[in-house]
Amino acid sequence: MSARQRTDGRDLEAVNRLAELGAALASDCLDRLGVTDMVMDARIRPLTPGFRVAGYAATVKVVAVDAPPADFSDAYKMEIAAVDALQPGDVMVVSESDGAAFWGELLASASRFRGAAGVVADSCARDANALIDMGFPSFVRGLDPRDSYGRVDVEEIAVPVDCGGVTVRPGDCVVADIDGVVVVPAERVAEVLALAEEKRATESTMRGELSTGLSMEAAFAKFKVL
Ligand SMILES: O=C([O-])CC(=O)C(=O)O
Ligand SMILES: [Mg+2]
Repeated sequence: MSARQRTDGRDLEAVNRLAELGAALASDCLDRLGVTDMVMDARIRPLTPGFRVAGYAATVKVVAVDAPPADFSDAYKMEIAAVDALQPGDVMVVSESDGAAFWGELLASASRFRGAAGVVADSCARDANALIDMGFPSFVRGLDPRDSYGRVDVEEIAVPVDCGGVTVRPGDCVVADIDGVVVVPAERVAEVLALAEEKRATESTMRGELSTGLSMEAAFAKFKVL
């Protein structure tokens, strides 16, 4: 991560802890808080199984277009602005689009330099091998070799967006790994962290006892988690 600081003072430690916990624990703890509608549709997948990320949502609303901008100096204008606005610990969250790649390795290179942690897009990527080789956690709905130019454009940034069936607000926390993508509402992050770290410790003790022969029935009765 670059040495730049966030301008909004948001806590990078919180998202680093969420990244360690992962999507399943985050989802379980939202369930316990009665928040059951913050897991994205399973169509959004990591480009490689080892990708995992957590960060503050930097939201991007995209729209289908049927022609490039009239003036080439406007090409990719908002997409470029969205990348250049990224801050350390951000995860770009992109709304739904089809028929072109919204994401690629040049955008990821610029995003990484700015300290962004990854991207979650209900849109396609291209340059998949390069994105995997550079290890930039990219969670997308598919791959498509077509350029976004003249097909998909950024309409607005830093507004609530629908991504994978979840409404994501700027600054909500996104936790993504091979199990899926979970959005932790900004105001629930502290509670989710406390619950999830407690559950992780319980699971760890339970795992040890299961691996030395405690039955599942006895383990569930004792630890009351699954
Ligand atoms: O052209 C695009 O929109 C994405 C792309 O290939 C890149 O970032 O390398
Ligand atoms: Mg490219």
